[in-house]
Amino acid sequence: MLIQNVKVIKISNRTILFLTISTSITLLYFFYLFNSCIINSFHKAFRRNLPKNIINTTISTNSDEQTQLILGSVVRILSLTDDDNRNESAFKYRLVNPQNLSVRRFPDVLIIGVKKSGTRALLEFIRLHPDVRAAGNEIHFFDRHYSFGLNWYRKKMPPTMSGQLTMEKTPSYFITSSVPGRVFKFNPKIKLLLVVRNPVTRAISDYTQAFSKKKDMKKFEELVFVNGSYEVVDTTYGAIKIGVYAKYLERWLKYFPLSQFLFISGERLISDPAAELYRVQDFLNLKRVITEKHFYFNSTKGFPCLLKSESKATPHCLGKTKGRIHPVIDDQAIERLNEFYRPFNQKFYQMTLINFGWS
Ligand SMILES: Nc1ncnc2c1ncn2[C@@H]1O[C@H](COP(=O)(O)OS(=O)(=O)O)[C@@H](OP(=O)(O)O)[C@H]1O
Repeated sequence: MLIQNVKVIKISNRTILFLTISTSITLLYFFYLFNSCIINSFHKAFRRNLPKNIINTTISTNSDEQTQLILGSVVRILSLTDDDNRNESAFKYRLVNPQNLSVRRFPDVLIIGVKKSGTRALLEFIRLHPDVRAAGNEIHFFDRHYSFGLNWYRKKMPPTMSGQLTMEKTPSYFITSSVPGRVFKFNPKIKLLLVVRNPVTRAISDYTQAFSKKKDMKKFEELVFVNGSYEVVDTTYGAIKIGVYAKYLERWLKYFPLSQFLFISGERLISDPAAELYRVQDFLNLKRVITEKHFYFNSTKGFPCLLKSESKATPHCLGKTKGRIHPVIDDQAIERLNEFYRPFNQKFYQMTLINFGWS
């Protein structure tokens, strides 16, 4: 009887031990679940209370650009060059305060012209720089949409971080008489980029563009000269007028000193884009990030093209509307136009202190 009792007691001890262990495990498990729920909800509440753009920037990642939130600071990692260049200066790490998050700012730099001289190429090339952001389209604020007001203008700009330059290009600014004064009123310290090209080639390019839209146009020679002979140049024809660069520059120089301009050779932008881009980067006090490595010559297109850009990671050229095939123009007509522009070109060289080498 006694032995039986002892057995009973032994059995119940084991049971108690088993029960204690399993209860402890269950309790530990629930304690863990409870804690992770609390941590999770804190985390969610914290994220919900952050401004939207912080959350966006934390998730915006692609191969060339990553933005992460680290200890309350936004870290933006930018890269633009080839893999072998990643450890060099072009690969940027930037710590930014929350106040410096992307906002739309007014432009610090304008590409004011000249139409058909390579303004698109310049914009696409300079915006390879991580410290430059540009509006993609021509904004036409200072000529066509001035009455829309500055708020409208600012909203057309891309978001930038503090320290990045904002830029836009509208080639008609250069020739519109009201624009220099308006730009001066807007920002007397603004930097102005002007791409210029031999005015004869520029006129042919202008004509080619118009012809591509209206096939029944007269021949170039018929539009450029009065009475069908190559004697009198029709200076009322828009494509001819624009090439008298000195006249338009005079207007701008009434407001801005020469030091606020950079004159870029349209010819050199084609033959040696990196060299022109070094000049542009120096003028804008930017680190020389855009180099020969960004370009390759596309022999089919006959122009320099980009190995990669902000929008495309594969090699590509400017669009079909850039680098059109020009019609063949009579040599004598070309010679007469060169003669017509010569004094204006000389004056332009004197004003800019640069000899562009046009004939
Ligand atoms: N890399 C590259 N690729 C293609 N085209 C190039 C390039 N660099 C300069 N150009 C020259 O740019 C000319 C067009 O000038 P714009 O961009 O100023 O034209 S526009 O005023 O914006 O319409 C364009 O004129 P056309 O050749 O008559 O089409 C080109 O000669």
